[in-house]
Amino acid sequence: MESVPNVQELVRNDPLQVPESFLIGNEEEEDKLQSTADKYNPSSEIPIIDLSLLSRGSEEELHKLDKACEEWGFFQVINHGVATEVLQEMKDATAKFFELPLEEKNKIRMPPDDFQGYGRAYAVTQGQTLDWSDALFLSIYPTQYRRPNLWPTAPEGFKETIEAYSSGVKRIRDELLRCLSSTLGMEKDALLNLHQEVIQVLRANYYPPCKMPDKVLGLSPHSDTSTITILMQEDNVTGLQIRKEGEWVPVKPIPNAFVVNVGDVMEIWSNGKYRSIEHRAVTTESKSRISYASFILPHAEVEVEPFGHIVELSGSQKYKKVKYGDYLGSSLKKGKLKGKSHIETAKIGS
Ligand SMILES: O=C(O)CCC(=O)C(=O)O
Ligand SMILES: [Fe+2]
Repeated sequence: MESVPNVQELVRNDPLQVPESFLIGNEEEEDKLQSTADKYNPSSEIPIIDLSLLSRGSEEELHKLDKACEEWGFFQVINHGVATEVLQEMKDATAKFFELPLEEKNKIRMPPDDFQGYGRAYAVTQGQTLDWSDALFLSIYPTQYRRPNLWPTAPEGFKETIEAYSSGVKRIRDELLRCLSSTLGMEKDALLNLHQEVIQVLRANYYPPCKMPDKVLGLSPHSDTSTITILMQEDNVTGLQIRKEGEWVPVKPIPNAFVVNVGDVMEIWSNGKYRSIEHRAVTTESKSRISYASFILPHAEVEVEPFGHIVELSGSQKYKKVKYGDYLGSSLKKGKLKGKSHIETAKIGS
C-alpha cells in the first residue's frame, strides 16, 4: 500500500507527468477507443425511472423498471424526493474534503486491514495497472458498522451532510428493493428480508484531470458485487460508461438524478434475468470529477442463490449458491476487479 501514489497529489506536483504504473496496455487502449460516443447518442436510451410513480403504485412504471433491469442493468432515477439542497451540500462538502492538504486527509487514511477511510477504491495487487483515482470509503448502515475514527472531521459539518445524504439514499434503496421484489414475483418486503441486514456503504471517487486521458482509466471495467448500487454523479462532467453489446456507452448526467445499477447479487438471485453490467470511469484532460456510489449489500452470512420460482420458469439454475461474505471477500482479495470475471466464479459449470 505504501508504494501506491496518491493520484491527486501526483497531479498537484506535476500535472504533465503520468507514471508508468498507471498506463493501460494496448489491448485496454483499443477497447477504450470503442466508445460509441461519437456515433449516436445512446445515453438518452438509458431508461429513466420516475420513483414518485413507483411509490404511487404505477404498474406501467413497474414494468419499465423490470425491462430496465433486464435489458440494461442500469437506469436513472428521477423524482426521488431527496431535496436538491441535500445533494448539493454533499457535492460541496466532498469537493472541499478532497481539496484539503494530503496530511489532513491522511488523518483518516485507510488502514491496511480495513476498507474504510481515505485511500484507494480497490486493494492493489502486484503488476496491476493503477486507476487514476482516490477514494473516501465509509460504512453507513447499519450504524454499528461505522468506524467513527475513520470519518472525516473536516470540512465542518461534513458528517451531518453525509448523514442527510445517506438517509435520502436509504429511502430510495428501500423503495427500489420493494419494487424489485414485486417485479421478481415476490411479496414486497422479500428482498429487504433476504438481506438479513441491509448494508449500505458509501464510496466517493475522486478523479483528477489527466493530461493523457486516453492512456489511463479512472476506474477499470468491473461489475459491482452489490445487490444494487445507487450513484450520484456531477452534472457537468461525463465519466461513467457502461458496456452495452460490446461497446462503451457514456451515461450522460441528468441534473439531480441518481444512476442505479444491478449488482452481482441481483444477477444471481434472479438467475441472470437481471444483469450486472460492466462499467468503468474515464478521466478528462482538464476537469476533475467526483462520483458518489452507495453500495447496497446483504449481510455476510446470507447464502445467495437463484430463486426457485425463477429457476423453474427459466428451466435451469445458472448460478451456484455462494455465501455473500465469501463472495465479497474473494473479490476484494483479487484486488482490482476485472470486468465480470468475478461473477463467472458463481456460474454453474465454472
Ligand atoms: O465514477 C463513476 O461514475 C463510477 C463509479 C463506480 O463504478 C464504482 O464506484 O463502483
Ligand atoms: Fe461500479
